[in-house]
Amino acid sequence: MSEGCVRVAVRIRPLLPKEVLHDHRVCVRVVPGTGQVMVGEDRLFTFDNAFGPSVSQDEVYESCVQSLVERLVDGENATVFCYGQTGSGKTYTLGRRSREGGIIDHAAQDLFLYLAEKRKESDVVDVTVKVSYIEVYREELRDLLQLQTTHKELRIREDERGNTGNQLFLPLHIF
Ligand SMILES: Nc1ncnc2c1ncn2[C@@H]1O[C@H](COP(=O)(O)OP(=O)(O)OP(=O)(O)O)[C@@H](O)[C@H]1O
Repeated sequence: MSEGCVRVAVRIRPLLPKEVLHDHRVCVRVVPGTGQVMVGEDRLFTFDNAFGPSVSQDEVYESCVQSLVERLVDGENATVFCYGQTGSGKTYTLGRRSREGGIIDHAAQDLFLYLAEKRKESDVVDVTVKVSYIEVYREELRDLLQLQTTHKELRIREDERGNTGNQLFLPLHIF
């Protein structure tokens, strides 16, 4: 993938069994060896990376996210998000819907691995990892670790230093 600040990858999921049953047809294909996808017969779109239906969770993580987690432990910020229409595979790609595990599983594992390496090779002794898990749906926030919190209690604000944070949310300390 190119090293620009914003990189965009597209992932095409396989047809679901019910879609095969209803004789749905694939209308978008990856052009092999490129970051391009072809919609229909002649509409070409270019991305930093294009993944076809047979690409594994590992491959998506290694191509798009792993280097960000590596750089995170050196103090860089990173954001990864999935977008797409309902049913396109966002939850699958991010999370736990597959046996392999998605981006969150891989990133969490690697984060602790890299932190352990960092602690071995430098004089860093104490590290704190904080996790928040928030759903933004139709402009409303939901704290997925504290479901009893109502959206009215949650706000995302930018402070005077440009840091964006969730005002009332208490992160879970896990390390
Ligand atoms: N790469 C993939 N390989 C196999 N199955 C997939 C893949 N991506 C998605 N699926 C399957 O497609 C279905 C829809 O995926 P998913 O629920 O992740 O979509 P979504 O974009 O999160 O939808 P929504 O916005 O409605 O929550 C699920 O049954 C999921 O298991």
